[in-house]
Amino acid sequence: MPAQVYAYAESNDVANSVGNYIIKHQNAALQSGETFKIALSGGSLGKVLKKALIDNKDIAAEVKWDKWEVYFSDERLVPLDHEDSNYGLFNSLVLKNLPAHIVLPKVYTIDESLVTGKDGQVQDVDLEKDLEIASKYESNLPKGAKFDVILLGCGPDGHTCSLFPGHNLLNERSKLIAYISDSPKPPPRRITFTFPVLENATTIAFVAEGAGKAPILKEIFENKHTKLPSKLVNDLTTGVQVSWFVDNSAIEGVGIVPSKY
Ligand SMILES: O=C1O[C@H](COP(=O)(O)O)[C@@H](O)[C@H](O)[C@H]1O
Repeated sequence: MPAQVYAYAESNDVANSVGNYIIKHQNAALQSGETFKIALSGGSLGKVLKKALIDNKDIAAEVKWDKWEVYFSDERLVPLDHEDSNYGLFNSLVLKNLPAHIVLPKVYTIDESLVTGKDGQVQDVDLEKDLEIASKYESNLPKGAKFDVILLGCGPDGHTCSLFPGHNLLNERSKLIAYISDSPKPPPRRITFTFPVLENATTIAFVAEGAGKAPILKEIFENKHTKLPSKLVNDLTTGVQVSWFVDNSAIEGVGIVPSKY
């Protein structure tokens, strides 16, 4: 199933389109099951989620938060209120902005009590604990590690989740959640979904905005031999439907024909 690319001139339109995509898949999931299982990423996605799920009142009214189970496709090994925490980002931009009457979703975070060291740095930390954090997070994954939606970012180096170009975690097949202590992007200590989880999702959507993303999107969409992590996800052949939500500047000069969602 080839990936679909949806492109817009304005950042708000990208966010609204992501919001409509989420609602469509939420409703589909709730027709056949009790909960909507979504995995989020960090970085620039946080602001997109705020625009889509909080600021757009039409979309906000359709979110069935009490039925959501929220996970993170990757997480930095820092306290949950640390500025580098992907949960912390979602909490401050989205959860804290929900009206008081809303029943909050079930959010699966790392076990903060196991986090050692300061700021996710590698010095003087207990890497055994990082393994424990990853294993514990894995034990909380939904049955069959099956997600309705996984929302991903694509770093300027082509990384996604905390799966970095050339890293041996790209070949991890036995663990569903792995820890990494040498992330080239700070902080170095993180946990991440591995490919078996991504391959098993119903749908995956990348969100990428800004001219800074154009060179890597060119590589992903024009170089069929590249082994960049985002390209490997883009090309999954396991039946997962992959979409991209981008602004026009992110695909400037990239040889693709985008659609409107
Ligand atoms: O480090 C990370 O980076 C990626 C990409 O972030 P972006 O700001 O370039 O969109 C993000 O998806 C991931 O969750 C995060 O930990």
